Amino acid sequence: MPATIIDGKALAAKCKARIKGEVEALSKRPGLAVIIVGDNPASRIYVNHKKKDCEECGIYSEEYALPEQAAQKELLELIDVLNGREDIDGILCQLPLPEQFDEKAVLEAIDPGKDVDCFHPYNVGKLMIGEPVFLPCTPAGVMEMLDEYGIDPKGKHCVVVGRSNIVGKPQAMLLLHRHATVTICHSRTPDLGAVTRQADILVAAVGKRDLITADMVKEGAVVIDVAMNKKEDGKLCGDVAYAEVAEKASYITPVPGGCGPMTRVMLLQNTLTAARTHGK
Ligand SMILES: Nc1nc(=O)c2c([nH]1)NC[C@@H]1CN(c3ccc(C(=O)N[C@@H](CCC(=O)O)C(=O)O)cc3)C=[N+]21
Repeated sequence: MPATIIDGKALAAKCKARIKGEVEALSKRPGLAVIIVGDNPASRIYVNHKKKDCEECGIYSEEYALPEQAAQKELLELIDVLNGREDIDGILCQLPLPEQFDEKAVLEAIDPGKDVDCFHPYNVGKLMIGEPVFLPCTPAGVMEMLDEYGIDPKGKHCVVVGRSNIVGKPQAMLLLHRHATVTICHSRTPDLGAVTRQADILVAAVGKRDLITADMVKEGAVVIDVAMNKKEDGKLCGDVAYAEVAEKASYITPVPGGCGPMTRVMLLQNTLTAARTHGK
């Protein structure tokens, strides 16, 4: 039987309505600052979406667009100013940064209390020990989708393909905290299919189109596609060969309309959390 499609877009709309209500109940408006350096077109689209999301939920937002040639010092000075501003609760610096930047130093410059991406080592550490302050947006969005569709990771074998600090590693951690048995695979895993076929819940987060084919998926598995690749025609696709895998899976996320919208919702959620911790 073909899989049930997990509608991330619909769930995102529902979450945004809830967040809007919670924002309205605060004593002061939460504020988010988004920094973009250079003009990566994908980053640009994402930033535009964020601006609209914030407007929809009553969150104040500011955008800083630095030129491609900007210096590290300039960016660090901007972050320093934003760290000190009471009207700004969350700071997000769009990645990847142009080559001349030391990404690690930039992420560490953001006040951990305003780190709505959950990329600062302090917040990553808190997550690791099971005391999360902020939730990593993409992995947290995946957990929300699983919950919405009544999919409990407890006792399941979850296989995460990809080990990035942004998705793979924190995703594994969130699943582990929910009592899943977790395997992380990556480009050096020999016979990837042998591992992915064991998955009750398979999360693909690599960035390689058609990496996950039907023969790599167990009948009835839940398949979550986090990746965002561009096809020749400019359309988006994930890591999963969607049509064939949808015939075998029990649940599947589409790209677009799956993990992307939920990632953005979790950013709003983290901004709300930050505002609360700032006494708003
Ligand atoms: N510091 C930082 N934090 C990030 O979270 C971050 C980043 N840098 N750099 C870029 C990536 C990419 N990313 C996306 C999130 C949502 C969609 C999204 O909403 N996608 C829609 C489609 C959007 C469209 O139509 O173009 C969907 O999948 O349905 C896309 C991309 C966050 N990123």
